[in-house]
Amino acid sequence: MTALETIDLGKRYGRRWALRECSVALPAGAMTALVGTNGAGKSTLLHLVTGLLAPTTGGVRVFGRPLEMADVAFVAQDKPLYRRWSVADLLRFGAATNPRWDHGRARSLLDAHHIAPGERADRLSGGQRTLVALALAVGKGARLLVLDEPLAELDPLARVRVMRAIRDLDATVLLSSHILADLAEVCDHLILLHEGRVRLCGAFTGLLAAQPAGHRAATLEDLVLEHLRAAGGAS
Ligand SMILES: Nc1ncnc2c1ncn2[C@@H]1O[C@H](COP(=O)(O)OP(=O)(O)OP(=O)(O)O)[C@@H](O)[C@H]1O
Repeated sequence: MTALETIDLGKRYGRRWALRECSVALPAGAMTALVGTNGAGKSTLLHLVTGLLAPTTGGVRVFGRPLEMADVAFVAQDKPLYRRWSVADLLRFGAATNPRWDHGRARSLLDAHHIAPGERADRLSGGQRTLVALALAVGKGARLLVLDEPLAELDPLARVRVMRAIRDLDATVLLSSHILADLAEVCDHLILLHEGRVRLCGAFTGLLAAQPAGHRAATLEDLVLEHLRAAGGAS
């Protein structure tokens, strides 16, 4: 089943297209890495598929129907948690604002990472704050999780912890990041954007196998860098 489909999706600011002619389909259960250079259109795509931005062209379907906010959970780049609230307060807020709230799933993610309900959000480390944001997204009961740079500003240990938590989620995940080596460990699909257009989209295995003879990138990192160099986006 297709979890996320974008059809000719585009967003223009004034005369400039941030994203253009974006048609992609991601299967249910896929872990998709969204990568590209700065300004490539990643956040724009994530905001469009979560309904936070209105498209200039095209549309989005989630699990076969027009986008509904309840089907998608979004963890924004700045993970805005109410800083003075405790983890328990945040979970209560999640329960009160989401009709499909699954307290058990949210709690078990936090328990697995030893984050106590009494902790205050502003006293958590960056990695712990990311895990709380992830727990709130999981608790929402949405089948599609969209994560905007969940690894940004995390130290190497916190990155490993967050990546493991993401890998263990029972959901379809679309996440953006610049840290290619980490993405390869948890993701099985890739969308590569460059200058607002989709340059690659598909399962890693298929993308690696489909390279022309003489262009045998062996890893996700090689594949992405090769395409960006060819497009003039990396030296
Ligand atoms: N509100 C806005 N008004 C005008 N232009 C915008 C706006 N938001 C984004 N853009 C432009 O759209 C393009 C894509 O931006 P976007 O934030 O989606 O890129 P990105 O791939 O997420 O970049 P980064 O990796 O730096 O976060 C950029 O040229 C950006 O300047």
